[in-house]
Amino acid sequence: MVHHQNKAIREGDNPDLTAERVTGTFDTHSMAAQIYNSEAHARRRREITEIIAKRPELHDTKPFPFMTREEKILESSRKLTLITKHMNEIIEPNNSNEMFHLNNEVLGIEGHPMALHGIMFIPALTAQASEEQQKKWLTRAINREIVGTYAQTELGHGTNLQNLETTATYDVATQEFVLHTPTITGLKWWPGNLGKSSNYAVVVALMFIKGKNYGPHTFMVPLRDEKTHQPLKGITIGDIGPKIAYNVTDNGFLGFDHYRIPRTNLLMRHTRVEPDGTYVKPPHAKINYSAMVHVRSHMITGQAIMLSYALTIATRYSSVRRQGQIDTTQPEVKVLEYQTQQHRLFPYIARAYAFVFAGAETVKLYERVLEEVATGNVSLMADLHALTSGLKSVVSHYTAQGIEQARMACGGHGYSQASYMSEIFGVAVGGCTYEGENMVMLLQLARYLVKSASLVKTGQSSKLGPLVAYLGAKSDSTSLIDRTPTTGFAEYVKTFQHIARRQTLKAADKFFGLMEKGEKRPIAWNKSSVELNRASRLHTRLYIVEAFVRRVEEVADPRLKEVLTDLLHLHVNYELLDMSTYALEDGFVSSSQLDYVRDQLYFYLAKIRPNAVSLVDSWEFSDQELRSVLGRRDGHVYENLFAWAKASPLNKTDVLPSVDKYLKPLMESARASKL
Ligand SMILES: CC/C=C\C/C=C\C/C=C\C/C=C\CCCCC(=O)SCCNC(=O)CCNC(=O)[C@H](O)C(C)(C)COP(=O)(O)OP(=O)(O)OC[C@H]1O[C@@H](n2cnc3c(N)ncnc32)[C@H](O)[C@@H]1OP(=O)(O)O
Ligand SMILES: Cc1cc2nc3c(=O)[nH]c(=O)nc-3n(C[C@H](O)[C@H](O)[C@H](O)COP(=O)(O)OP(=O)(O)OC[C@H]3O[C@@H](n4cnc5c(N)ncnc54)[C@H](O)[C@@H]3O)c2cc1C
Repeated sequence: MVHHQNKAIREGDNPDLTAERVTGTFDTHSMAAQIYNSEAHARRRREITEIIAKRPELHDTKPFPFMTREEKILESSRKLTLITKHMNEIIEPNNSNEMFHLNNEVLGIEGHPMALHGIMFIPALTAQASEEQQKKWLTRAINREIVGTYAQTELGHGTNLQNLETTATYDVATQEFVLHTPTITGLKWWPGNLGKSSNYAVVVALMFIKGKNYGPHTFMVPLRDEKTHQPLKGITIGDIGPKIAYNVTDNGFLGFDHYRIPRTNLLMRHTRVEPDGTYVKPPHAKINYSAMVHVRSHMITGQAIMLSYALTIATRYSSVRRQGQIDTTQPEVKVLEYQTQQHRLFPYIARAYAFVFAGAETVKLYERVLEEVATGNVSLMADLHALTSGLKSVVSHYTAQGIEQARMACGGHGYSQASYMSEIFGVAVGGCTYEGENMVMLLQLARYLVKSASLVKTGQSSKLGPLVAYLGAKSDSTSLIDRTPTTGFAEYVKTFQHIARRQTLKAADKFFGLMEKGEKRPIAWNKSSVELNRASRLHTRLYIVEAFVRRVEEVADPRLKEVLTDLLHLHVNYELLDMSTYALEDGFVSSSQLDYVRDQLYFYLAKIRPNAVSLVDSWEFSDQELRSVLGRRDGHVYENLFAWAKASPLNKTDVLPSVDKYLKPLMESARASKL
């Protein structure tokens, strides 16, 4: 048996796809170790996939698109129960990476009844509950004796937490907090799994003590009777209805009618209210926002994975889809031969790699900050907040764009739910909104950038943190791209730094200038906000490039290094062209240099072409995880599309009741009236 570098090759596969895999120049298992940050983790992913493949009870009973929402929820609850029961046979206990993979394989991306339980409820209790509170609730939550969610957003307010309407008013006499929803707009609205599944929630409410508003605080709140699952007295609760996607998750509404909880249900790791109502403030005003930072930190990788789902589907399909000729004397070509198709897909393949590398760095920083905050050191919270705010916005934006490009790259079949593209898009694009609407989060990063710009302007560049140190550096007079013999990326990085620095300082100038002219700070901020957000995007895109460079520098295996270097070349040239307005406007990059950048882009599209399928195969998504007929590993697309169509519920009978009831009588009466 021949050992190929691409480990996805199997006998009997579509030969067009096998031919692509044979040309791969690197070992896909080794690349998976880069993507998943260690050989051990990549291997465990494969082992988990194999265990699941052998357990049919963990497979979908029919394709998700053929199920109603109720059926999907039932099916995902069935599988959730099974994986809870057999968890220790499949994954290492408490390994969140393995749990993430297990969920993606078995339950899929549309959510499940305990999605928010793992993503926010447990992280909120871990970071914000005191040790005593953790003994009471966290162990039960981890054991899944109780199911919880994170209820913050309201019908009338999501972004602006200071103006939430839900109040928690301290009653000194009974040592209780009284939770109340004063209006319809104060109903909690959106929290995942709040509607039907959860019996507890970490609720965010404005805390009032003796008439004083202490702002948003987090409370552990029982919602439903633990035995009957009926809503408790004083609680109004339900599902908010179908959404663009993510419909297995019961996003819900929640109202409180003077609902009492003990004082000790305020999460008290960092903040306390004494029995007499004395407030003990936390070491950082935003420490209670930790569950949001948790998701923002992890969702970068989650988004990269969803982008890669779509790219795997589109790249594999483009290798088996033949349409048209390039040389009219030759047979029809694989659509992947078209430069336009390559240009549509390959830069996003590069972005997906860039995002997953940036995501790994973000999680590392998050874990460090989590440890430090637990010991009272809050010094890195602002940096982490700025970084994750920018990354969640930029990455979710390009992920949604990339998935849509991948869908269109599949032509008509991309529009069929057999591709699964619409669900992948729908779930991923939610990331532009949840955990802070993208524009709003870019503006959070902009606050940090403006402060940094003001240090530069006042000669205090030495005080700049490592993420923004480049703002204090001097630019060369022009970019040296194409003017130096070096094949490295230093000139590109310097060019991205120049662009981000110039835009940041310019936007900050605009803001400070407006204030100097007498505008009040918030008005000046609003009038500068488009320019400020441009700076945030450029700063974040620079960070992503740098994270990519750092990773490529670390890689030892020469075959991996070569292909990752090719991808990085593609990435920097594509990014620079995409932001060429900024590069050209002060003459830092000339139009002839941009021509060079364009040539480089086309060169690397062609160079990557033989590795394209191997680059997407390296993510090692199983067919069960991808849930896409077009993206099948074996490339047998057409016969399976036909089988899929035949399985459509509409094909159960030859004549639909709607035809019997309406169309037949309509046609009959039309015929009769002609007589
Ligand atoms: C292992 C697997 C894990 C994850 C799975 C991966 C992928 C996920 C997959 C699927 C996800 C499924 C479901 C998604 C669930 C989504 C859940 C939610 O959406 S929960 C609700 C989220 N809501 C928001 O994000 C609201 C956005 N708004 C805010 O965050 C805040 O309102 C604000 C905009 C930050 C403003 O806050 P506030 O009004 O309090 O701020 P001020 O103006 O008073 O002060 C600003 C000041 O504070 C600093 N700051 C703000 N936040 C933080 C922070 N977190 N840390 C540190 N500092 C913070 C800010 O920088 C300003 O500082 P200044 O400039 O003044 O120095
Ligand atoms: C799939 C999904 C899952 C969710 N899960 C949860 C959950 O589990 N728990 C939970 O509590 N919430 C959840 N949410 C809610 C989510 O966090 C909020 O919808 C999100 O934070 C945006 O807030 P908003 O809806 O109030 O948008 P808005 O703030 O009303 O945004 C509307 C528009 O106004 C703009 N805007 C608002 N404020 C400003 C500003 N200061 N400056 C400039 N522009 C501004 C925005 O950019 C946007 O264009 C979920 C939402 C979705 C879609």
